[in-house]
Amino acid sequence: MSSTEEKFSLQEVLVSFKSCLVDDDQDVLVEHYLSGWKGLVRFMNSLGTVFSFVSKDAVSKIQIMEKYLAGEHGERYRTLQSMVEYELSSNLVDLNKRGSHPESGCRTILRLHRALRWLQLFLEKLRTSKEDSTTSTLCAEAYNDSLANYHPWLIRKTANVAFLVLPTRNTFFEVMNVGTTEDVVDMLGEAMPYVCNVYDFTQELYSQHNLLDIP
Ligand SMILES: CCCCCCCC/C=C\CCCCCCCC(=O)N[C@@H](COP(=O)(O)O)[C@H](O)/C=C/CCCCCCCCCCCCC
Repeated sequence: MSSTEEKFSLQEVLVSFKSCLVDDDQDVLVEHYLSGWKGLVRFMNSLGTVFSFVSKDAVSKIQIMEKYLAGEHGERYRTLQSMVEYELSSNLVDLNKRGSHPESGCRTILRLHRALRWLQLFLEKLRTSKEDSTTSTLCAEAYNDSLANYHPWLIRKTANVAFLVLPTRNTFFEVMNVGTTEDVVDMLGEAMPYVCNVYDFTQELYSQHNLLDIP
């Protein structure tokens, strides 16, 4: 079983996003950030092949970053701050149009960062939802208010069709392997501040360096 095919555990995802914040929430460890994403991909894979176009893209972005981490300059990719400083000072980012660095670390993390905003909105909606809420509606609302703004029409359309086959809220909660609905809601409440802190830190870092629109 590969690392993205193991059973999903919401607890593990929570631990990854919690442990990726370092230096009083002033930096993010790339390895733990990617572990959080790998956990989410496992969850997505458990939902069936209809979401494979989404998980394939997430996996390819995780793999790009893992290559950097394992490469010659791996130490420079240890945290988001050091990655940004290294890539910018070495002119390794295509800032205005795609050129000789189409898969920079800064660009790749930006794509995941935008998806993290979707996750933040979706988890909060799930946490505060009523028993009869439909996950497809919650998911579509979160997507249309965030990630969809960066996607072309065809992807938006495909994503919104895929959301229609999402399982019910109860099934969703069962797959999280946490316990009762109350346990899931509690754990989501505990997880949200960490996901928010990771998102806010990255947003601020990218904003300071004008990296929020990398093509
Ligand atoms: C407690 C857990 C509950 C929720 C678990 C959710 C699990 C989600 C796992 C992964 C999320 C998806 C990550 C998607 C990354 C997308 C990055 C992106 O925007 N890529 C596009 C741009 O990349 P470049 O071309 O510029 O390199 C790329 O074009 C996108 C392709 C795929 C389509 C993405 C659709 C996104 C829909 C997100 C909702 C997923 C629904 C899952 C429902 C649980």
